[in-house]
Amino acid sequence: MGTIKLESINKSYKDTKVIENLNLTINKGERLVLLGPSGCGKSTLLRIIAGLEEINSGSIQFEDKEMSHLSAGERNVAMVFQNYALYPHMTVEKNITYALKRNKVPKAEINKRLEKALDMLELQEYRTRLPKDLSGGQRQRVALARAIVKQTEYFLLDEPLSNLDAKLRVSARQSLLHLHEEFKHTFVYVTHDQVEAMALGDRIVVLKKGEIQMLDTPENIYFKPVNVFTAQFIGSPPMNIFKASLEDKSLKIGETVIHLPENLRVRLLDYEKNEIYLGIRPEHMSISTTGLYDMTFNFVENYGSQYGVCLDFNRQECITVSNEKVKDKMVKVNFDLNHLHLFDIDTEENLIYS
Ligand SMILES: Nc1ncnc2c1ncn2[C@@H]1O[C@H](COP(=O)(O)OP(=O)(O)OP(=O)(O)O)[C@@H](O)[C@H]1O
Repeated sequence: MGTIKLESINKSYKDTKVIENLNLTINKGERLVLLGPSGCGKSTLLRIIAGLEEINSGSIQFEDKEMSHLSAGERNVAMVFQNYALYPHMTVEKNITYALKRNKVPKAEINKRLEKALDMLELQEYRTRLPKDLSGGQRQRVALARAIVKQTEYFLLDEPLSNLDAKLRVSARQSLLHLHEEFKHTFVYVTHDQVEAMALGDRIVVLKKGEIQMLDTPENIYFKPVNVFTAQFIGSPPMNIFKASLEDKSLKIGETVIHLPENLRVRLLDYEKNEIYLGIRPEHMSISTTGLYDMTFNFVENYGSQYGVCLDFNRQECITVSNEKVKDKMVKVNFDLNHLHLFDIDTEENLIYS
């Protein structure tokens, strides 16, 4: 048990297509994150897996068992929602054990699971409280406890941390990683927060308008994004994308020639268009007196440990990071040649990694 297979999934709400011909295999015991902007269909996909949403066509299998027409209850998944969906009139322990009682799990077993969950999520002292008397973080832990006691292979989480403040989010992320370490569930986790996705995912699915853009490890998504959308969705500040012209295989931004390394020049041999996108992450640009490219300083953002320096390169805006607060009106900038990306001007696909 543990693998989830989605084949040719289509889902529309009336005339609005939300998911189109989606194929995805989630491995047993992995933490898979569904990442994408608001409205791209992440929650719909999770609810389809959970059995809370009907599909128009396609197949959903848990291991080799067809699930498409089974109800949520019959699929035996544990789900944690963004708003926690706790029963307001039930105490913490009743919230945690309600589904087990309904499923006629023996009393001794229910108590065993309850005590373990209360211990793990540090909820013992709140066990007799109602949800209204708990903080957001405590409610979120109750929702997790309620999911854990189901002891299912499948753990589906829909933005469970988004109502928490930044500090609590970090500790809640660690709790989730510990839980996964202990139970080795198949985790499917929805978020629009790329930091959360990078921290929690063994693999990340980047979604745009119901279509998978990239499915890979966090490292590959960061360093080898297959297209402009993925490149700019992951990373903060996002990757800089410059529109460049190509004349005699020489790449120019405005009037400035960009010196490409040989391995990238080779990629351009078959590229027949006159324009291209050049991508570089802010941390792969550096301000230096020996920099090759002249840029105009616009403004600086304070990130705490570093500054984000916003620049203008031949009338195209870009951003780099620096340990020092830049004050000069003109700066010289270097590009790290090992971290340049070239994207097709029309398809926006990465010409190096796609
Ligand atoms: N019950 C519904 N009826 C009609 N349209 C819906 C329904 N539920 C969702 N949608 C639409 O489907 C699309 C995908 O919604 P979904 O909630 O899956 O997106 P999401 O990526 O999870 O967004 P968010 O991050 O904002 O929660 C949206 O355009 C939304 O308006």
